[in-house]
Amino acid sequence: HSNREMWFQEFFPPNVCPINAKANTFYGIMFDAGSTGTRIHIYTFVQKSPENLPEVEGEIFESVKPGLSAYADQPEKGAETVKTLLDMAVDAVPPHLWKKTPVVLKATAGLRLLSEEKAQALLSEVKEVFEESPFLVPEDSVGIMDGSHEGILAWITVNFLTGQLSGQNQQTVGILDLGGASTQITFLPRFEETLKETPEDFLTSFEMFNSTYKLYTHSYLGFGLKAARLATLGALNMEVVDGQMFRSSCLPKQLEAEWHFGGVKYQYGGNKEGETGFKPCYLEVLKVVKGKLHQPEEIRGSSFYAFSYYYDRAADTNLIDYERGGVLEVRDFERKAKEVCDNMERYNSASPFLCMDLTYIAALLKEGFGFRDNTVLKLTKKVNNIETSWTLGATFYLLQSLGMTY
Ligand SMILES: O=c1[nH]cnc2c1ncn2[C@@H]1O[C@H](COP(=O)(O)OP(=O)(O)O)[C@@H](O)[C@H]1O
Ligand SMILES: [Ca+2]
Repeated sequence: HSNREMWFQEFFPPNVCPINAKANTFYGIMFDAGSTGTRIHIYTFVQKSPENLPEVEGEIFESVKPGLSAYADQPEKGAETVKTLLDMAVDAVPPHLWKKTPVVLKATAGLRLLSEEKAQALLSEVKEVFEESPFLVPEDSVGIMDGSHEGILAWITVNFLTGQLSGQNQQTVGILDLGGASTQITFLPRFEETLKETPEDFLTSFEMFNSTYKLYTHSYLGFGLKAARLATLGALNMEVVDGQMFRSSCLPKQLEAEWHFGGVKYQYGGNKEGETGFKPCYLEVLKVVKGKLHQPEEIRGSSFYAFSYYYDRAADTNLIDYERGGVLEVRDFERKAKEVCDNMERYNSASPFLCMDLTYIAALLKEGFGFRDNTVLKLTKKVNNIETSWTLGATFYLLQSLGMTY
């Protein structure tokens, strides 16, 4: 403490000492209104100097299920779930910083799939909850996020957390996100060829931390894990008639059950008389993905970070450790899919969709995106104890637009 500005430290007890009030500490609250759940991320940042990137000092994370889209016909009830989560932020953020702490909610594919009218009703109820809170409510604080931003912001998060956005010699990593209703792929192309071969709307320039990145990104609506279940069953975007049964060779033969998604009830079951198992299941799933996705040549050999349902299903089947994650090859998902689909009785205590989910993941990676069998996937839930979600990137972007970071 040789700095002469700190002479006063000796005169104050440590907790009220002005230097410990940390004028450079600030907070940001970001809601992720996903198709399967709503989550709050309360971040604490410290910016030590204008030359350095802000540091994430901590994150408080909480979630509720189901997501807002399940309240399509009860928007007020949906907004109440947001209120419950926001109350946590009231406790977490020091009162003198409430007015300087922005709160934002971005909805993803669940709300994209609802009618404009129902989605807007939900969002305006949420906006009211925000306005009644003590926090800073920026313009556009509640809305549906563009699919391309979802990928870009997750890419920012992962590359920030792995230290690739600062300093020289940046070796950025690509990311794969598999949600309930949509899926994203994002990477920084290294070859001129990739830029030439890629349709314009898959490329987005993005400025963050004083650098501009031209990223390849795309969000495929209806290709999230749960939407893919419906597509495989032939029930996606169908007017469901009461009593209608959707059957698949990817489900246990004797199964008959019902399932709610996006406010609609579906009845589904196994192929009572027909085939079940990996082979027929793969063919069924293939119809959902084959020829539907753009396949950039460049990704075949590179490794990717993968999270959300890629992580969850790999952890459910012990391909990776639930806490620590792990490193896999694309072929590991196919191997596990075979094991589960060809022994469905043995896995009947797990989700009845386990075979379908794993088979879909294998097909999406291989036939959808065109990855090789030996493409390496790094499965991570957290990096340095911070969730690998687009929400951190979105919070940086927000703070930058409010002039709160450099
Ligand atoms: O903060 C997070 N950290 C890690 N995983 C998350 C987080 N938020 C959501 N997920 C994962 O996202 C998946 C659900 O997708 P979501 O509900 O966001 O659908 P959507 O992206 O299609 O709207 C689940 O695998 C869930 O574990
Ligand atoms: Ca998501």
